[in-house]
Amino acid sequence: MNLRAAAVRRKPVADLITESDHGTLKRSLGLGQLTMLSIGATLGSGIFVVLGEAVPVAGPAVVLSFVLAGVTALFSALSYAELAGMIPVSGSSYSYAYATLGELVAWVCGWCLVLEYGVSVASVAVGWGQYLNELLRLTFGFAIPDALSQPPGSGGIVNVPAIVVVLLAMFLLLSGAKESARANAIMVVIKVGTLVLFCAIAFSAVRAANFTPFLPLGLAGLSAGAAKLFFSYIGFDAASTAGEEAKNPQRDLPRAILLSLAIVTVLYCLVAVAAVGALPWQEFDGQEAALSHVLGVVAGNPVWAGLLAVGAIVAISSVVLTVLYGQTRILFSMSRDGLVPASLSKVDPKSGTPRINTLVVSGFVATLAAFVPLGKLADATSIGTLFAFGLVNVAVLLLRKRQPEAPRSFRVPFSPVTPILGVLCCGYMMLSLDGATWIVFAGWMALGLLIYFGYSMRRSRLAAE
Ligand SMILES: NC(=[NH2+])NCCC[C@H](N)C(=O)O
Repeated sequence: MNLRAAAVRRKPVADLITESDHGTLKRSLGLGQLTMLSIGATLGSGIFVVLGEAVPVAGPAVVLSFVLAGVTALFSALSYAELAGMIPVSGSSYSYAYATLGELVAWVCGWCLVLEYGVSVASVAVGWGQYLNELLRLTFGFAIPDALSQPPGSGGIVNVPAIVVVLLAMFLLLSGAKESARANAIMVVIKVGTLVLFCAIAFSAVRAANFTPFLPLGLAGLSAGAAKLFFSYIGFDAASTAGEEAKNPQRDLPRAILLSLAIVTVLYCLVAVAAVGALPWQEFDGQEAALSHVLGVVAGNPVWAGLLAVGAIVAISSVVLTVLYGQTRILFSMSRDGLVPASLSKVDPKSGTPRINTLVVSGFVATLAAFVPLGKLADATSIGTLFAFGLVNVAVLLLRKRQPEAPRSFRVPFSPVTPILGVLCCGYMMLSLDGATWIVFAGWMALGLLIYFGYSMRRSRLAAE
């Protein structure tokens, strides 16, 4: 087999669109639900948990770290919006890369998406367990013992809460995309409400003194904080995994992606100002559940902290649900292309969902969350995601060149400047992540290439043609 030819073969945009038009998934999602899907996948452990890790790195300037990370996300979001409107399939950036950069890069992109979705959802499920314990401690004065709430290596045997939340999401997904979207919408309303409540309480305790010195650790701290916080923006792209289930994908996908990012950015910045304004930044060190800690101190009444913990649990549940959803749909697309086994794109006629796929993905994620210590995982997720986002920006540039006339329901303004800035920002953020993260990433990529050359390349549907 000609390795080079395999690696660079591309799937024509027209084929992707035809496939989407004659897809087997049910079209049931409107703009509201798509926006909720993206907010659902974005707003979660980042703001509730990772904020606590970023404040010690950036100081009060964490507010600007949020802005910087948000701008990076925005460049890529614009590119996602253009491509999602143009190629409304379920494979997200994997499919965009297949149409522009060839099969090998598409595979690499898909493999990064497994980090962004499959692996990250496992770490998110672990965060869910931490908040559950916080809540139990606050309300009943006890917590699930480490043996049953931590993986081996972190002082436990199995992480039961993580398994529970993944299984709950699995059952919802099996019942249908519409049902899942409905449940998600309710959870999104609760989580946005929770953050608004947090702001209302914390703002009353804001002291100007807490903002000085604003940059205790310098600009390096600010950008390291942004790289950490980038994790909290990941997920605005989730709507692009619903291309084949959207009622009007060309119109609604770009809107959902941009709208969700706007809402999330505003909320994050408000929460960050409120949090570091209410409490001296040094006090965030070592706080696993930063926001409830803030409320606990500020309001002095454990009820608020308890409410926040409930909000966080709901918030993170919706991340688990929507990100798990995204992973199944990306694999669905890869399976239809032959790069992963065909059973993953079989659709159950009754529920209109990929059943086997959902079971396999949930099983994998639950096992990972239950038995693997996922400490370093947020950063590893970010690096893989940044890589995929970078590729999306490149794909926009290439398609503008190769198919300038093709219909686009949304166009990135100021192209090529904006997508180029997008690539640069993603690269810069990747470089801000530490060496250990790069090693994990390199190992992950090596494994991906092994699978591609050992399996996927030969099974590819394009190989048969
Ligand atoms: N593909 C994803 N949406 N991954 C999970 C992202 C995590 C989300 N941004 C959070 O802060 O919890």
